[in-house]
Amino acid sequence: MAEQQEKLHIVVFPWLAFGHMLPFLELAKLIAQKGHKISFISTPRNIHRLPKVPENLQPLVDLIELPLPRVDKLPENAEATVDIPHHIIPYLKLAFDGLEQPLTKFLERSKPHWIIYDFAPYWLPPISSKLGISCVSFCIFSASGMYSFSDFFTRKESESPRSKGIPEEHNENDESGVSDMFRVLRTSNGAQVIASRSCMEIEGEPLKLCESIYRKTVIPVGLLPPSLQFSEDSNDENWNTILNWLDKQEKGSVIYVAFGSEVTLSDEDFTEITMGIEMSGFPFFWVLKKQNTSSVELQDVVVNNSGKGMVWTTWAPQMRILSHKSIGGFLTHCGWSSVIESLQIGCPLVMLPFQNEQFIVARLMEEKKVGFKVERNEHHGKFTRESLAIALRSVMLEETYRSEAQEMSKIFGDKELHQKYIDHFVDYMEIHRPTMKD
Ligand SMILES: C[C@@H]1O[C@H](OP(=O)(O)OP(=O)(O)OC[C@H]2O[C@@H](n3ccc(=O)[nH]c3=O)[C@H](O)[C@@H]2O)[C@H](O)[C@H](O)[C@H]1O
Repeated sequence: MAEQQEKLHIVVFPWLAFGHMLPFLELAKLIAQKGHKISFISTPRNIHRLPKVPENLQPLVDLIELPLPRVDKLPENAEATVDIPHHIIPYLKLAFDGLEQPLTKFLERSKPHWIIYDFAPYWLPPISSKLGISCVSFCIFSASGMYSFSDFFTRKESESPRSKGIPEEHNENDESGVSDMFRVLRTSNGAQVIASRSCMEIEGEPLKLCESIYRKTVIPVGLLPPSLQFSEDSNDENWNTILNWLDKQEKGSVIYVAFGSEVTLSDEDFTEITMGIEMSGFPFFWVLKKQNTSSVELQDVVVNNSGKGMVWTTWAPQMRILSHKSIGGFLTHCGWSSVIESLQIGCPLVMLPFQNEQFIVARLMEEKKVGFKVERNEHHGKFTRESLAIALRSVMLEETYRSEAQEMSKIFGDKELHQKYIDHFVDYMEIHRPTMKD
């Protein structure tokens, strides 16, 4: 039945953060590979910074640029969380909400069957319903991370969120005028189906629990492991610089240090990490952006480690670096994309979560023995250079973590397994396509 019907047109609309746009783009490409049309929507600067769509998929994937409305306190060219400090993010959400009108006009014109959206556009479900467009709320977190929002769904509207212990950052109205909790509730409740970046082989139980919390179908779309085929662009100066340094290091000797696109380290954390890496004695490649630290101090970091390190202060090709034979371990904040990318190739984790559901991911990975969590003081939550050095040395010197991570890569990196999840998700959208209104 499904193959006789016309191909779908699906709009894909992620939140303005690379930890979101990258998995949304990965999902969009996998759907396009099955012949369906994609309209991927973001702002001009984000569209130009995202990885290129492979040539064979370009006829099916339209990249639609909607200019971001101007908002006071949001710097001129800021269009993603990576461009701003954490406290400015609410103003980015306010600007994002200003896309309501232009997006509505696009939907009225293009009349897609489905729209796959993120946690942020609380205003989109009623617009889609009026236009006869079906909605998927796609959560880029792990299913265990999604489960951490369960309090949002079980609390009665009247109860104060604080009484349910929901973290401040989620339940307070911020400068965007609404809280993350409100956004999550509206986008989840307004969708026909929830999609989760997960799979039964890793999170069978949490996926089932999410269905009872969200009170609707939750479809795992697989882990979306990114491609390991890299464009051999010999003119890529950045990559050549990085590769020259990595090639000089011994196999499995380097700690790759990166905390995603949103974490800004406090001066205290920056110092403890610097000293902890030095105490570990291992060479390191540290992706350090959004840091207030002056370049002089950064040079100290490198010099103090007797040149055993490289500090990279712009966007780094993370997947390519993780794939290099010299990388022996990944000091990570446990962002879900970073964890998936590391375990796809079997690189063990030194886990230092900072916010949101990263702590849940760290606990999940500790249970699977693919890494070591940096100990934090149970009273004030701080970590020290000593606790970091212990974690680094455990992962880099004890074979168990690497062998467990390589065992896990048989699931995380199993393209056929994750393709089956995509096939099932696309079948669902084909079978449950809306009966188009005139
Ligand atoms: C809502 C929030 O999204 C966040 O995304 P964040 O960017 O921090 O981390 P990742 O999920 O690893 O995503 C980061 C992504 O950017 C890529 N990258 C980043 C920096 C760089 O220099 N080069 C790269 O290629 C990296 O490879 C990964 O794909 C977290 O999930 C957090 O847990 C969640 O609450």
